[in-house]
Amino acid sequence: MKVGIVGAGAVGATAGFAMVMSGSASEVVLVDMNGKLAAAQAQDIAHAVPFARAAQVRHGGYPALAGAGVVVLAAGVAQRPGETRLQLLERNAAVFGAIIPSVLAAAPDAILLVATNPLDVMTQIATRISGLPPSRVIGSGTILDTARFRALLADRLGVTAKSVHAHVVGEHGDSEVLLWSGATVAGLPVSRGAERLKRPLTAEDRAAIDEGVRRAAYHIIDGKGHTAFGIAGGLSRIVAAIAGDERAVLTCSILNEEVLGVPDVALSLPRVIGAGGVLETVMPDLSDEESAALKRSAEILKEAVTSVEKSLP
Ligand SMILES: NC(=O)C1=CN([C@@H]2O[C@H](COP(=O)(O)OP(=O)(O)OC[C@H]3O[C@@H](n4cnc5c(N)ncnc54)[C@H](O)[C@@H]3O)[C@@H](O)[C@H]2O)C=CC1
Ligand SMILES: CC(=O)C(=O)O
Repeated sequence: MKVGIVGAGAVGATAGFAMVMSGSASEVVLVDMNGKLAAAQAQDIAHAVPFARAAQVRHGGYPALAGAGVVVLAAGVAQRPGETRLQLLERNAAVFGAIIPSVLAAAPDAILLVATNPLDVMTQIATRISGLPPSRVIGSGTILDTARFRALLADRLGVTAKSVHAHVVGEHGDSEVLLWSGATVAGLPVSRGAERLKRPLTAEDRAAIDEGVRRAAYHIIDGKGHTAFGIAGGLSRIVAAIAGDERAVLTCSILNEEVLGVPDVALSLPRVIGAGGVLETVMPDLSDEESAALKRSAEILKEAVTSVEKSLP
């Protein structure tokens, strides 16, 4: 499948690299307002192709996106150390107002895959600007937070992350909700599995994992200025699910008609992803505490989107 990527910075270029190395895309086109950067990133990624599956990698203007099955939106500004994702909102909403009409003019049948922060609000804005059905405007959402949750739990339990099933839902950001109540390992609820593995989970372990997931981006940005590898893996995974019509269950963000009484809000829940984009949403069972936290997350996002809606085209 041909994949366009608008925004050839750290996230966009690393996502292109991940797609080439994993074989999830057969053609990658990078577009950026900084044409010299897009050209250099495309050239650099192309030099990895001999070590991977056959793929075309190039850069271009918006017309070069024609025929793309997915266009990743990774353009905009990123957080500076200490800044929250929601603080980027107005600047990145203006960027989406400029780029989405050009993307759709070139690739009207593409699924839009949003990476730009604040992720959920940008997904909602992209849905509104594009006029596409929510199933075709997918935010990477908490696919990254879910991966971080699984990785940290797996490390604590002494098993591989692929053997841990656990989800993060809600905002891709500070109010996200780690679903401890549904987490499993070896088919057992995680607490019981941890005991059988002789690595019982204490309240301190849970708190450290929660902080490790929720604050991961802040710690990484503090150390290296940006995050890119984790999200690139997540974007490549979503592209593979679409390209292969996999019906994979991934935690992604789309505009929901209603979440726990909050209307018209984009946030992440487990979604079935295939060729048409989001095919189904699977509402998880939630403890009372998780349900209250998810409602709060929805309210925070609704407030943020309402604050910027007036300035949208
Ligand atoms: N969804 C997620 O889990 C993650 C999201 N992000 C977000 O991804 C976005 C990109 O981050 P980075 O790649 O680190 O930033 P970056 O600054 O390295 O790259 C952004 C690129 O967008 C381009 N750009 C800006 N305005 C444009 C326009 N109007 N048209 C075309 N290109 C334009 C810039 O020239 C730049 O090359 C940020 O909003 C960041 O917060 C970052 C990490 C994880
Ligand atoms: C920057 C960001 O959104 C992340 O790494 O989670």
